Amino acid sequence: MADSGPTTLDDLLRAGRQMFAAAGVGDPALDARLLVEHFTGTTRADAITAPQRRVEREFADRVWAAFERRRNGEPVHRIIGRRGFHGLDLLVSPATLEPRPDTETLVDSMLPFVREVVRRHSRCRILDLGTGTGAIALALLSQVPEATAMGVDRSEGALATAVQNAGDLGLAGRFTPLCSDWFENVSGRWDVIVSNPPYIRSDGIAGLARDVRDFEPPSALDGGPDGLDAYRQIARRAPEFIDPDGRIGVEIGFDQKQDVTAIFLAAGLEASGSAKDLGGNDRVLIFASASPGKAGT
Ligand SMILES: C[S@@+](CC[C@H](N)C(=O)[O-])C[C@H]1O[C@@H](n2cnc3c(N)ncnc32)[C@H](O)[C@@H]1O
Repeated sequence: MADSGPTTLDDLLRAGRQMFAAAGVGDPALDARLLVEHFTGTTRADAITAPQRRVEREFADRVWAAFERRRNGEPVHRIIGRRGFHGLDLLVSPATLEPRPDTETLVDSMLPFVREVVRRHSRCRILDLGTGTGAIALALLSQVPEATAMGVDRSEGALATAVQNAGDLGLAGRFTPLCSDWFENVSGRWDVIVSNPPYIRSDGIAGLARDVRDFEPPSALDGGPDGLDAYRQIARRAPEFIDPDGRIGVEIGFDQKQDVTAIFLAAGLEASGSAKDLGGNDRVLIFASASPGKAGT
């Protein structure tokens, strides 16, 4: 097919759909469309209004190479190298997790508090632990112009991606990267601490969908023997770094609400809220400092 003469948009879309359906990967129609659009620089409207549009050989070859990668299980957004998150178009790299729609629940849950801090203090200092692409911090910054954020990650590669995203989005002036093992190199007090840490049990990784298991960086997934290692480390030191009136928001696995709540309460924090994702699963927990004298918000 790749060498059989002129290729049209429709030829490519049909071939992609058939290839993915036969291989049993993803959503064949959607994946074919996203790859064809990205690698030919066309839009959905082009495919509808001009399906016989010729695609130059150079671009068709790129589409075929992308189809091959998808057939081998690589996720579409990794092949494209970008993923939408909370209205932002983010670069993803081999060092970063692809930001997920579930994580938008954490952004939405923390936004009202970030705005409230800005109303009170005309600024809000956000610390994003395990920032990856910078997704959570950058989404909050994009919504609240008075806020600033530090994005922490242990992976230099992830931080480079986050910095590039901040620059592309015009947010570099309010985003500071920091290479650190959770709080190790962090100083000061923060109005908001957010984190979507690795929370998959080590022995559950082999059973994850191939898209995730084979293509996401293991350091973004593995939460230790019971999946809770990162929460223990973050909760243990969070009281030193959270402002007395601040809030800590963490993403959790669907079955971790009780365990993660117990970890943060044992560290001396107070439960302050929770949220479910669009699928109705427990996804976000919010904690507040239990220190006396904190504002009653
Ligand atoms: C589940 S990913 C979340 C990425 C991004 N925040 C998001 O929501 O899409 C977890 C991130 O934590 C980082 N990480 C893992 N262990 C860490 C540690 N000990 N200190 C700092 N970052 C860590 C990983 O490199 C990864 O980027």
